[in-house]
Order: sequence, then structure tokens, then C-alpha cells
Amino acid sequence: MTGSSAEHRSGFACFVGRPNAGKSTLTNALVGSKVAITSSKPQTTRHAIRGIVHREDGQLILVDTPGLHRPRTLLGQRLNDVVHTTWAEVDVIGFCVPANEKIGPGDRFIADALRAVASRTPVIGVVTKTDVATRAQIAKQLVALEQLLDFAELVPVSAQDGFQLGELADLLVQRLPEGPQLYPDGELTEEPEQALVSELIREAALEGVRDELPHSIAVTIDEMLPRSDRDDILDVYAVVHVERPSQKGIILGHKGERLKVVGRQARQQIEALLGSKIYLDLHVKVTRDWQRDAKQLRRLGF
Ligand SMILES: Nc1nc2c(ncn2[C@@H]2O[C@H](COP(=O)(O)OP(=O)(O)OP(=O)(O)O)[C@@H](O)[C@H]2O)c(=O)[nH]1
Repeated sequence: MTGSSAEHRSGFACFVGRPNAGKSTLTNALVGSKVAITSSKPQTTRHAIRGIVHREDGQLILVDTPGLHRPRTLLGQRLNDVVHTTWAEVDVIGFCVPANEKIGPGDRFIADALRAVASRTPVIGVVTKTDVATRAQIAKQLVALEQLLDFAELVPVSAQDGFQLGELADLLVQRLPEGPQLYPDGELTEEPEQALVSELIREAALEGVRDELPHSIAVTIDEMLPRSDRDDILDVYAVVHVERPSQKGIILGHKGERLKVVGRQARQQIEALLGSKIYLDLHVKVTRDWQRDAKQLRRLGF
């Protein structure tokens, strides 16, 4: 890569592989001590966040793909629904195969399923646990893995001794879209999905008016809860903060038409991300000078 040191990437990755392939250990090793954001409401999120890698050049959010840990759910009807959509929603997938075990039916099963998304979502072949294999074994495994799927990259690693973890992180980050940090640097949030939801709403609200309101809006989530009588619906109450009444008008649009579009777009994105139906209540509020007021900024999560 040349001449593009200023760009920042952010997005999602998941590791897949049969049980014991070393996915969790790899996640923890990549994330390091900054670890361990786990979703506090796993029942409402399809993507439980396992950890975030913060780097100068990017933010890599490692998510879980439920179902893959329990192979039974891989079988049958739900395969297409759950696994495929999850895989299609992340920016890059790491397919893990241990260096010291023969590739078997379990790996082939996952590879077959991955093939359906590999055209849209790049898959990186990861040979894990190189510390317990000989160089010859590792080489053989790389060759065997290459036969399984059209990988974007192949890389051998060891979570145990750190071999090539930096290279793997590089390869994953390179596959993320350009974008800002989605989570505060180093900070652990109790509600990572809320930070993400507010970012999606902010994106939708800025769509088409970015030139007029480049940094003038912030989004806070007042409440995000499963509806008491319908646990398949998540109620989200959010506020779009602007600095001046004129900006409120831009967000609202003529007779509030634009806000409706913003709400619809954001809702679709949130539904795709969290995998549950969303009711989104959006309000626009003039919070004067929120950019200059430190207390306000903290309250708004900056
Ligand atoms: N020697 C060695 N062992 C490893 C390495 N990575 C993982 N392991 C071991 O392999 C076993 C499985 O690792 P996990 O990270 O739990 O594997 P997983 O793919 O998350 O497993 P599931 O959660 O069952 O899908 C554990 O006993 C780890 O300690 C590695 O790089 N080297």
C-alpha cells in the first residue's frame, strides 16, 4: 500500500471453523488486553461482539456467528437464513483450520456454505495453531486449504506464540471499508450495539446533506429494549441532535418527509445488523453548541 497512510478503515469480521479450530483464542489474541466487549443482550443481537481491535489505521470489530458453535443449527432450514445473512453482513471472514489436524467433513461443510457468500464477502484462510505443527505440516495444510475455496488470502498463525498475528490483522483491516471509528478508542462500552445503532442513524441522517451538516449532528439512544409483549421486536428511541434550528429543518425536510426516509433507512440497516425487527422512534432536537460544550459532548458519547 502506498501513499494512503491517512485513511482509516472500520468494520466487521468473524472467524468461522469447526469446534476447537481456535477461533476464540485467536479473537482474544488479536484483541489483546483491550478485550472483551460482549453483548449484554445476546438475545437481541445476532452479532455478539467478541472484541475490538483498535489500530491507528483501523478499527476491526470481531463478531460471533451464532449457529457455528452449535453445528446442529447449521443443518436444516436455518442455514440459509441465519448463517448466510450473517456472513454476508460482515466485511471479511476468517476461515480457521488447525495446522495439526486433517481437513475433514466438518471443514468441507463450512467451506461449501461459505462458497455462497465468497463472491461478496472475502474469505481469508487461516491455518491456526502453527506452534504445534512442523513447517511441512503447515505447508501441507495451506495447500489442502487452498483446494477448498477461492480464498482472498491464506495465512498461517499461532495465537499461542503470536506468530503472524499482526499479518492476519493487516489482512483483515485491509478488507474493511474506509470509515471512522465505530467505538471510542480503548474504551469499553456496556452497550456496544447502541453505539453502532447511533452510528447507523447518524449515517442515514447525513445521507445527501453531508455538505450542509458535516459535523453538526450527533445521535443518542435514549432507550433500546425488547418490547415487553413481543420479544421479536426491539424498540429504539433515539434523538438526533443538531446545533441550530435551521439544521433541524434540513434533517426534518418538507413536512417531516426527509426524517421519515432517514428513519426507514436507519431501521433497515439496524434490522440487518441486529437481526430483529425494529421499531425506531426518531426525534430531532436542537442542542445548542454541543460541539463546544465538553459536558454535552460526554453526554452524547464523544
Ligand atoms: N497450541 C495451541 N493451541 C491453541 C491455539 N489456539 C487455540 N488453541 C487451543 O485449542 C483449543 C480450542 O481453542 P478455541 O479457541 O476454544 O477454539 P474455538 O474454535 O473457539 O472452539 P469452539 O468455541 O468450540 O468453536 C483450546 O484448548 C485452545 O487452548 C494455538 O495457537 N496454539
